Amino acid sequence: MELVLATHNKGKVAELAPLLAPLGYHLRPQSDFGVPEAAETGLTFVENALLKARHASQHTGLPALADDSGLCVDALNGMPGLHSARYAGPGADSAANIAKLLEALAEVPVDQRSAHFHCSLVLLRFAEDPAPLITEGRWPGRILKAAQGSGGFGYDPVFYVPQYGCSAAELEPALKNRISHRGQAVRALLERLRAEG
Ligand SMILES: O=c1nc[nH]c2c1ncn2[C@H]1C[C@H](O)[C@@H](COP(=O)(O)OP(=O)(O)OP(=O)(O)O)O1
Ligand SMILES: [Mg+2]
Repeated sequence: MELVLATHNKGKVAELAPLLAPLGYHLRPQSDFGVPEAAETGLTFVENALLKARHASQHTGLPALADDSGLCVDALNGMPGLHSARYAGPGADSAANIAKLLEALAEVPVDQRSAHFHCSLVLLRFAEDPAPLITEGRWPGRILKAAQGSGGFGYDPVFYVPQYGCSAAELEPALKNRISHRGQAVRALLERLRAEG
């Protein structure tokens, strides 16, 4: 059985593939089907995940899984949050988003740089599934004063992980998946699927 990963983000695909392996689906990124990017017009992570999953499922006629996620910084009242991917403007890359974040926090001391990643996952088990499975994950940390590390994607180089004393970009991929917002949300999804048979 095929499952479309309703994302254009290769970093997410790399993380989701091992996390979803227990499901036994043949995972197909939406680019395999030429699915165009969905408009993320929702006001919440879960709305955007629903929009992306539905868009990919309608386009392919297959089951689809979407991840909408972002970095919420307490000193910025939760920004960039829902707008994380386009914080520095439409089509901004991670370097530009990180530069804007570090600038916005330039005067904020270390003890006030707390933040968390949020992930909402939506699984449509078949096209037109009227009862999508929805799970969430949350990963607390704080924002560094400068980027460090080269792994992961997005804001990982500036996201400090206190338990490991390094940035998320310095974690082995398997370790990041064990503790991250995305790992938590996928494990919750697997539990729901097991519970529902
Ligand atoms: O583990 C993570 N490590 C670092 N950064 C992360 C992570 N998880 C989400 N993020 C950031 C990347 C992007 O700035 C935003 C997600 O935006 P979001 O719209 O969900 O994803 P996206 O536009 O990159 O791909 P797509 O919408 O096709 O799934 O949060
Ligand atoms: Mg997006």
